[in-house]
Amino acid sequence: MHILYADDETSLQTLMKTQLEKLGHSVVVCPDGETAVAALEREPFDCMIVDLDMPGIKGAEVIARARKIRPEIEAVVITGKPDLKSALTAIENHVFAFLSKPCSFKQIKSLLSEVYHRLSQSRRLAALEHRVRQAEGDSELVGDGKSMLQVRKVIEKVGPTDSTVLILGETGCGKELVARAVHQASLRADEPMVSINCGALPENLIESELFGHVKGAFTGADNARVGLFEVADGGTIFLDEIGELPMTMQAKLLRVLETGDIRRLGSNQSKRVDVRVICATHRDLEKMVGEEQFREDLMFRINTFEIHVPPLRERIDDLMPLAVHLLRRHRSDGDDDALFTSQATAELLAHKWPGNVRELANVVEHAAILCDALPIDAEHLPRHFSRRQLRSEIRDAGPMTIREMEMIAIERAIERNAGDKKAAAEELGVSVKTLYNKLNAAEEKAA
Ligand SMILES: Nc1ncnc2c1ncn2[C@@H]1O[C@H](COP(=O)(O)OP(=O)(O)OP(=O)(O)O)[C@@H](O)[C@H]1O
Repeated sequence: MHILYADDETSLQTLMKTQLEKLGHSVVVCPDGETAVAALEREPFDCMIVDLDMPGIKGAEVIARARKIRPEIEAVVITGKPDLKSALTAIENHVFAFLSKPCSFKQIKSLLSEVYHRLSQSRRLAALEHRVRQAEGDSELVGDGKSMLQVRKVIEKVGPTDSTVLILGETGCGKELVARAVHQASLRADEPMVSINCGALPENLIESELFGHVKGAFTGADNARVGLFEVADGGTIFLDEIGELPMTMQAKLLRVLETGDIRRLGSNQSKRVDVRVICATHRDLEKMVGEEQFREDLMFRINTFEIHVPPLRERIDDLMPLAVHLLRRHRSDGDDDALFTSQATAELLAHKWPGNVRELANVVEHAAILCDALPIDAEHLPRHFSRRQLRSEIRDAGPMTIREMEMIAIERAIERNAGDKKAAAEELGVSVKTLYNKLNAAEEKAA
């Protein structure tokens, strides 16, 4: 590590420098507060060891200034006159440890290895946060059209409360992004927001995913596992596709929401958690309640506030700003107001966007790859992307059976929805089962 050692005792200065260097550290020795502050301004250090009682700027002040100049530095106080006041100042300045002179070199050595451990943990955490940010993409909510302004207003109002929020809207219209905006507008913004797609996990796994399990809770549970409610403690949990949650889990979730207590699978002890819940669905929960597929009491528990995210076709004002924003994920060249030709703009505006912003993101990515020099023109848009193009594709293909036409429409819908068969079925107005039946029949015919 690179260490700053600030102490006015000359004998200690030489001793510490030689001993710390023997351990493989590089050391800058400062005989007073002024030189210590100057060194902090000049170069980055991993750790500082500071004597409190020095001429000129005192040790406590050096640490306080270090917090501003290099907030990431770990500070260790070393003092010949330990007293309550200096101990309290040290705590206020988040000092890593407080040593009283004389202290053994063994003590310093083990303390420095703890500092090193803490530093590598925070670096690992920073790297992980960076990867998460990259995986999640940017979370800027684009769109200043009338309906998005309405959504923003609700976010502003409901964000800072601890109320449960239900976000409703079609697939791909930005529900998760709205959930993030609610979390960001809350007092929990610095705490984690964890997301889970309730439709993506089999029934037997979802309970352990949400609430965790103890070792041996079920076959294969070789280790205990922390559930997402515990991970989100102090923050927010986002339950996406809440309409897909199996009935048995709905009852368990309701109990957690009402009591604030969770119990790991296989444990008989419960634990209190402080988690804000945001849910989202593209399904009509009231209809599901009528069909006894969703618990009415759970619906009333989660819909304290509803945010309706309108489909893209109903906020066409936002389309081009969104297209520009999404293109900027892939391209940094070109001028923001000349990224699309008028022909491409007309094509984009004429489309109905059944896959909403996700579909637009895919179309823009496709165009960004095909287009060598901006602006994007109509020829760079995917061939299948508009129904008009689908019609011309069928017309130009020559004679074909109705079943073949149907297959083209199905394939294009699946492409448009980035492989999401459920969304494709919805867009085509058929059940997922029918869609699979048709795909299987076509496969059998081709075999
Ligand atoms: N208003 C917006 N501003 C910027 N990007 C957006 C906006 N709305 C959606 N997106 C982008 O569109 C994609 C889909 O958004 P998101 O995942 O939030 O939709 P969703 O409604 O949660 O989808 P699903 O119903 O499939 O869970 C993401 O890449 C997201 O970043």
